[in-house]
Amino acid sequence: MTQGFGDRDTIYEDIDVLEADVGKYKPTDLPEREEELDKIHMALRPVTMDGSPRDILVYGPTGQGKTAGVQLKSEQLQEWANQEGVQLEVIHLPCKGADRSYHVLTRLVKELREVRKGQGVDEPSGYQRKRLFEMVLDELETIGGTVIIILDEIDAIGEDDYILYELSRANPDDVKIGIIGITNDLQFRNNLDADVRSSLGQREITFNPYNANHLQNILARRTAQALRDTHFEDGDEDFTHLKSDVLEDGTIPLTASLAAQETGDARQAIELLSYACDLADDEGVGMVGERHVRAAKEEIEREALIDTIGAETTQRKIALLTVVSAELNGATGETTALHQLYSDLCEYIDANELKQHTFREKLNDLVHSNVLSKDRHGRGRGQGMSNMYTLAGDVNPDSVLDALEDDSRVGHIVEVIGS
Ligand SMILES: Nc1ncnc2c1ncn2[C@@H]1O[C@H](COP(=O)(O)OP(=O)(O)OP(=O)(O)O)[C@@H](O)[C@H]1O
Repeated sequence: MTQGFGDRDTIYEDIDVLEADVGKYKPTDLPEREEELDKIHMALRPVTMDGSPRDILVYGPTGQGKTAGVQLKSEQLQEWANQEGVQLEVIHLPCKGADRSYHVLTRLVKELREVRKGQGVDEPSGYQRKRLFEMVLDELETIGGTVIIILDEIDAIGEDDYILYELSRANPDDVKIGIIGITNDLQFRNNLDADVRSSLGQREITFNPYNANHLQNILARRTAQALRDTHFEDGDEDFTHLKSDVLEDGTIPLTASLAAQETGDARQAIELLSYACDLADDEGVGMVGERHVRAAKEEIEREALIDTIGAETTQRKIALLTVVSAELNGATGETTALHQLYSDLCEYIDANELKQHTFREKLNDLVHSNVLSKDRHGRGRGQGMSNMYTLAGDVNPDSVLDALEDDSRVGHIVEVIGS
């Protein structure tokens, strides 16, 4: 019988604090980003002097606190404005999924209209972008005061930087506007139109990757709020002052070092620890240890792999299956041998069979997705070179088979290969 909800004691005091999504939990303090926050502060401060905020471009790899930092500073400014009775609106516009300036403009019109009319306004459709931009200006002038527009993940617009160009030159009446662009795409930043760069990029704030110490302290602060019997001693909120009855000593250091080894991404570190805590809580052991962190890492990687493979085409899935099969049977991963096996599998499931050179392209696509590794090696004296394909270092063959099993056609042959 499965356990009932609420049957068991929990290690959590406030489980949502271990949510990595900035929409679900907002840290009130980012001490690792003091310098960067000071720069954002400096760019926003003119608002307190009845001046215009400076435009800024916030740049840095993923999970470095860019959004959290910009949100924190803009909320502080909003608090000041509310206290002082100053008219200030902060619009946070996630641009993910908006593949052109056009889509960002329609979203922006909607958001600005919602400032006046409340939630539920539709995005305008069927207008030219020039007209949409005029709508943006009209709305800004109607709102008045100061409007700060945060364009998060602005790289989504690709090479079409029309909106940034127009916004950075706009001079609407009776309203001061400030643009904060956030991106983790270095190429996007470098490709911006020269005028846009000289405006937005003049105040560029870079968030460099966290190291393991930073991540330990970030995780310590999160756990002190999220877990029971976990708190700081002597008033210092860093890892060395953390005391916990539910965390083994090595749990946070291991989580931080695994995340630091990869990209220094705080989101990844928080997600890993949160998963480890869930595993321990589910087991009902009352203590989160290194084994939970390792198990969580394996599970997160397995899920990511299943997503990657699930999104592949049938032909790539069959190609992948040939490599797994070769590995499980101790056979060679050389292209010709794999192609022979591929032909048999295609016949078995009645799939269209590709010639060897096209089949090799499918294998190379899988190398690009980091599912396979490729090695060139000599066939023997005077016989030229050949490619050898294997599963990439951290890819587990059983997880690959699990992922392939979900495919309605390829799934039929997985059983045969795996047995
Ligand atoms: N210094 C910090 N202290 C506490 N939490 C942090 C810190 N830096 C980042 N975080 C947390 O890490 C997660 C990711 O942060 P955030 O979304 O701000 O990163 P980002 O740089 O904007 O990433 P992306 O480019 O992927 O959007 C969030 O949960 C955030 O609260």
